[in-house]
Amino acid sequence: MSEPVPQPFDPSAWRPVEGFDLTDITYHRAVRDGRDLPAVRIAFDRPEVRNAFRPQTVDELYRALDHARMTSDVAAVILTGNGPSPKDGGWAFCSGGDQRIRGRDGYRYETEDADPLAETAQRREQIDPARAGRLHILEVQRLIRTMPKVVIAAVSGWAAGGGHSLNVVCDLSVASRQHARFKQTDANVGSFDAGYGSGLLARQAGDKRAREIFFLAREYSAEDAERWGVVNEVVDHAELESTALEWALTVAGKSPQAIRMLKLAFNMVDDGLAGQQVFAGEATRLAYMTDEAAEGRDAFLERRDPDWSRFPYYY
Ligand SMILES: CC(C)(COP(=O)(O)OP(=O)(O)OC[C@H]1O[C@@H](n2cnc3c(N)ncnc32)[C@H](O)[C@@H]1OP(=O)(O)O)[C@@H](O)C(=O)NCCC(=O)NCCSC(=O)c1cc(O)c2ccccc2c1O
Repeated sequence: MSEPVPQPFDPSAWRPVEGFDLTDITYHRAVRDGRDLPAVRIAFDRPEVRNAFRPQTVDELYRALDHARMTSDVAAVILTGNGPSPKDGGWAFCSGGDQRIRGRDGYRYETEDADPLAETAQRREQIDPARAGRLHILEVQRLIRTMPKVVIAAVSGWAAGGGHSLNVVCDLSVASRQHARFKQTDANVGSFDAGYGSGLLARQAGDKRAREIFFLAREYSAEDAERWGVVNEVVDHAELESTALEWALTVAGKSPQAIRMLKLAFNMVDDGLAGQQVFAGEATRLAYMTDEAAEGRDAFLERRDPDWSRFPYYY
């Protein structure tokens, strides 16, 4: 008898988040002893196509991430890919945009009655021309980048093309020793992530290595990814998600304010004025919490001059 395939997902550690009608991803909240823990798990759920994303996938991913962003007792998000593929047992984190429904202006929604099992040529016929081509995985990247919570990639298998870039944009990454594989295929298929996917990769792996990864599009292993700074740690497949969850809970043990300010500070240099704006928004929130800022507000509302005498000029 063959060995059972070790599953990194432990269903007893998670409950589905209510209120979502999802087809392309799954969304769970961590639980222990019947109580919610401050971590969520979002997983691509199209293992038969190596977790390639179509517009519907990206819509769902954005909604779940934004929900996690706005859930005040969630400290960290784990992003991963469900598997294995029912077709061949292969594992994937995400293989990027679904090339079968790529139109000339981006990835297209399929028509209402499209056959999900149709061959590629027939599938192209089923693309809905009335709905604009989408490249909105870039909006997901920006959400991951700017949400003031830690996003952890648990790379369960292939990270290719736009999936490679998603790993790059996450704050921390843990990869499966047995199944994680990396390949930046953009240039193979006439695409290019000329934003975070390449720019941040150069930050992480160094400029020459990032050019190699994009220009040669060679497959590299989880160990290579760790050595090159593209992931933080490589672990056995069965321990992938328990490690990611342990990291999430470690983050949750730190000061929420400190984590928030640190993440946005790490981003700021590379993100220019947009990064400064996000950091500055949180700085403003901190300022609003002070008696000094309250004095400014109260003076206005009470139609009097503000009295700043209680507030020293810190240096
Ligand atoms: C990921 C692979 C290297 C895995 O190879 P492997 O040999 O293990 O598996 P198969 O190739 O046999 O795949 C199994 C099965 O899955 C289908 N599939 C895999 N990936 C995709 C995909 N991306 N789209 C559609 N279908 C996919 C494959 O056809 C097989 O189906 P069968 O019916 O034959 O069983 C390898 O699969 C691979 O190289 N995949 C393609 C990776 C890729 O090129 N992705 C797209 C890059 S471009 C991109 O993602 C992208 C998206 C954006 O929205 C952007 C927006 C703005 C800027 C840039 C963007 C961008 O670059």
